[in-house]
Amino acid sequence: MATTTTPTSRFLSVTAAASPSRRRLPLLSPSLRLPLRQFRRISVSAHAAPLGAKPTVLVAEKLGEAGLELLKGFANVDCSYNLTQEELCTKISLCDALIVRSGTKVSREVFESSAGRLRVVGRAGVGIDNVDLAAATEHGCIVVNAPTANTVAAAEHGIALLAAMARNIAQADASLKVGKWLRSKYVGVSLVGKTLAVLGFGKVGSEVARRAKGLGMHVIAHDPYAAADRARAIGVDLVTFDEALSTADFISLHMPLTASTAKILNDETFAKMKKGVRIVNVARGGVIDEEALVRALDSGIVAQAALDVFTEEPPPADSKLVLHENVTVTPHLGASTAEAQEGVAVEIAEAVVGALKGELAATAVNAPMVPAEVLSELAPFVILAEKLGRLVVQLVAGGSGVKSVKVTYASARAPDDLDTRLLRAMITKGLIEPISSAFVNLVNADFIAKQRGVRITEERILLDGSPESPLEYIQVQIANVESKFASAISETGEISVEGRIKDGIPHLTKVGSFQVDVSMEGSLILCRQVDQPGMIGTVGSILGEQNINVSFMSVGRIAPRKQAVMAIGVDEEPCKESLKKIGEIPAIDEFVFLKL
Ligand SMILES: NC(=O)c1ccc[n+]([C@@H]2O[C@H](COP(=O)([O-])OP(=O)(O)OC[C@H]3O[C@@H](n4cnc5c(N)ncnc54)[C@H](O)[C@@H]3O)[C@@H](O)[C@H]2O)c1
Ligand SMILES: O=C(O)[C@H](O)COP(=O)(O)O
Repeated sequence: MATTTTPTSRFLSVTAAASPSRRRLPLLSPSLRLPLRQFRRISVSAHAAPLGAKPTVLVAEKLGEAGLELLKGFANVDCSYNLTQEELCTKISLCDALIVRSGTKVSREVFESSAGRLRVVGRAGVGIDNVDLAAATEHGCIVVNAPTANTVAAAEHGIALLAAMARNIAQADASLKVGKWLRSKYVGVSLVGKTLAVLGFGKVGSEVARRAKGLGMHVIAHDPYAAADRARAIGVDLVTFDEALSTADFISLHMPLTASTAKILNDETFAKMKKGVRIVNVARGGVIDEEALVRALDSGIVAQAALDVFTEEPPPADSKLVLHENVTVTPHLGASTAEAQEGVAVEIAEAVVGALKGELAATAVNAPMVPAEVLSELAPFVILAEKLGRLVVQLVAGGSGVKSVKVTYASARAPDDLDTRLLRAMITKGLIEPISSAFVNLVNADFIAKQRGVRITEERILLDGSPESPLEYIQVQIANVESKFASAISETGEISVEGRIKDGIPHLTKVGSFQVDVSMEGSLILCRQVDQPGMIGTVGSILGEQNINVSFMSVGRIAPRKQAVMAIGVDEEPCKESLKKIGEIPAIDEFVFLKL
């Protein structure tokens, strides 16, 4: 048996948006969602929907009919467009989900105003830069997007702008419509044989690259996280940022707007470009320093630009950039095809409905994406994890304060083969919910643990044998606390509980140093006693007097006639009097009642 210890700072960020690691995870289709009802919110909202009532979904921007129909089959749908921030904040407290496109700022204020009711934000599109992800995560609100349905539309728009810019289509069209016939003014440039640098080789970027290859362009790409073989497969060379800038005749932007891509094209980077370069932007306006672009256009470094997106949308009427004669503009139309909008609407409606049902959406951007097969395998352990967390925290003596929790996973699987994020989140939920008004889910578990100063470390025990089951047992220990049930303290001084899955059901198999075996259902009475005949009967008859159904009993003893721990499963909570009577049985040294 070998022991591997993971690093102690396990407060992994669950904010996966736009991070390289998120990209490397397999893209899951919307159908790959599994029920994880354990994550269903225990609402603390002042405005919670009445139990059993349909949830309310606020659709704040126009959404395709097919998506609306899908939503209406499950929820009350309120389509209210063009809300001011104030109106949105007022409405949101009565909504369980919100669906937006890029035109609505889902700010911290929106989450705060929801008073805990908002459970899901659906972004009907890709870019989530208009949603305050940190605030969503802190409020345990899952953010889902529709990452695939508008890819082709955006790529086609990029290519349309590229060609329109190169051949002055927009300018020539406008001049002809005012009666001019300017054939020599609008001589364009050819695309064939020119070098196009695609910055951001993700979904849209690679589709643009594929299409540009078809136009006879030489395509290079820069993307710090893209795989070279994926680029090579479509005949694209991955190059450094500086190489892309200095060799390109055309540059097309396709990265998300993040802190590191904001104003990535600026005075300094324009200065590195070939004189006469042409720029297309269908990503986000904020990736370009727009004032610097105007300067680069005026100086001739940039011959032309074609822009679908702007730092401020809509841009000011007197925007020098928009009015520049060498600039072609569209009002954020990249995703606006009939086909893409229907696809996006369905994609987001499915994700939002799934998330409202408590399922884990494959397109969640602020929760770990866990492949479906992993989810289904871990399902019983997810329940076990929460119950162990819930049980162990009830063993802590009042006033002790839980600061340091160690979770040990014993498995024959190699550490890389066991994704413990779900389990850690559920243990956190079990630990924190009984002692606070917070609700914890996969989205906010790490945040809440950190906020409450609970440090959760994880350790792996690598077992020999066949790794058919993902886990053999889970042990949860709380250090530096006193216990209201002293027998729960292990030889090493922590409160310790251990559980396994037997026939698909979570079982408590160890408390402190005592082996027990009770299924973790209903509630539990733990008694430490002197091992002697008649104890089970004595306790059973006290409970029987109060008509409490005993579901199981198990005795774990150190040695015959020595100390033993008896675990009694009960379907109902015994009254104080019955518990007192149990405590008064002479052979019982201590006992505790625990709700699972
Ligand atoms: N105009 C529109 O209507 C429209 C439509 C769809 C998408 N978009 C925007 O297009 C962009 C790309 O969308 P996508 O679906 O292809 O996303 P994606 O996540 O598939 O691809 C983004 C790529 O950018 C890369 N990247 C991140 N930082 C980078 C950096 N510093 N330099 C170079 N590359 C970097 C990532 O590794 C990733 O491969 C997003 O900003 C999205 O919001 C706009
Ligand atoms: O990020 C996106 O998906 C696009 O920018 C589309 O935005 P829209 O939904 O506002 O058209």
